[in-house]
Amino acid sequence: MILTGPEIRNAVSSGDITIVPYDAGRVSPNAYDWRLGDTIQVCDSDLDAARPSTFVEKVIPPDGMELQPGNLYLGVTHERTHSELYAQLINGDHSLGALGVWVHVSAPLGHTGHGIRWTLEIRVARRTRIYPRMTFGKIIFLRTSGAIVSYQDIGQKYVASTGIDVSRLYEEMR
Ligand SMILES: Nc1ccn([C@H]2C[C@H](O)[C@@H](COP(=O)(O)OP(=O)(O)OP(=O)(O)O)O2)c(=O)n1
Repeated sequence: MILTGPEIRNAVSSGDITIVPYDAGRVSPNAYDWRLGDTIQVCDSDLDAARPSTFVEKVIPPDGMELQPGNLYLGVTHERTHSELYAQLINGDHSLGALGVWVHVSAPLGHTGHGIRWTLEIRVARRTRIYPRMTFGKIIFLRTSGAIVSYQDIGQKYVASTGIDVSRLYEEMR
C-alpha cells in the first residue's frame, strides 16, 4: 500500500521515515518530490558487466550541464532517505518525463533498512540541459507485508554507499 502525503509527513515526524534535507512543501499527494544532487558521472564508452566501469565525475555548474543522448550518466539525489519500516520506490515525474529524461534504467527499489542518497541512472532522449538541485522526481513509500528484513543486516553490495555507486556486478562474475 502506498503512503499518502499526510502519512509521509506523519512518518517523518515519528522517525519512521528519514529524509535529509526535508522540506514539508515537497510532500505531494502520494510522494516526496526529490531533487538532483550537485555531481554527475559521465560514461561515453562501452561497458562490460564483468569489469568495473569507468566514469568521469563532474560538478554540475549552477548554469547547468547539457546531457547527450547515447551517454550514460550516474547522478545522485540531493536527499538521503531511509526507513526501517517502509520500502521505497524512486522515479521521475511527468515534468521530467515530458522532457525525455529517464532517472533510472531499471532500478526503482530502495530496500527497507537502506539509508541512501540514491544513485540515478540517467539517460536523455534529446540533448537536454539539467541543473543542480532541480526537482527531478518522486519517491514513494510502501507499507510492507511479512517479516521486515533490513538491507544493512544482510550485507548486500551497496550497504556502505555514500553517494554514486557504479555497478558492482563484476564482483559476482570473477
Ligand atoms: N536507482 C537506484 C536503485 C537502488 N539503489 C540502492 C537502493 C537499494 O536498496 C540498493 C540495492 O538495489 P537493488 O537490490 O536493486 O540492487 P542489486 O540487486 O544490484 O544489489 P544487491 O545485490 O545488493 O541487492 O541500491 C540506488 O541507490 N539507486
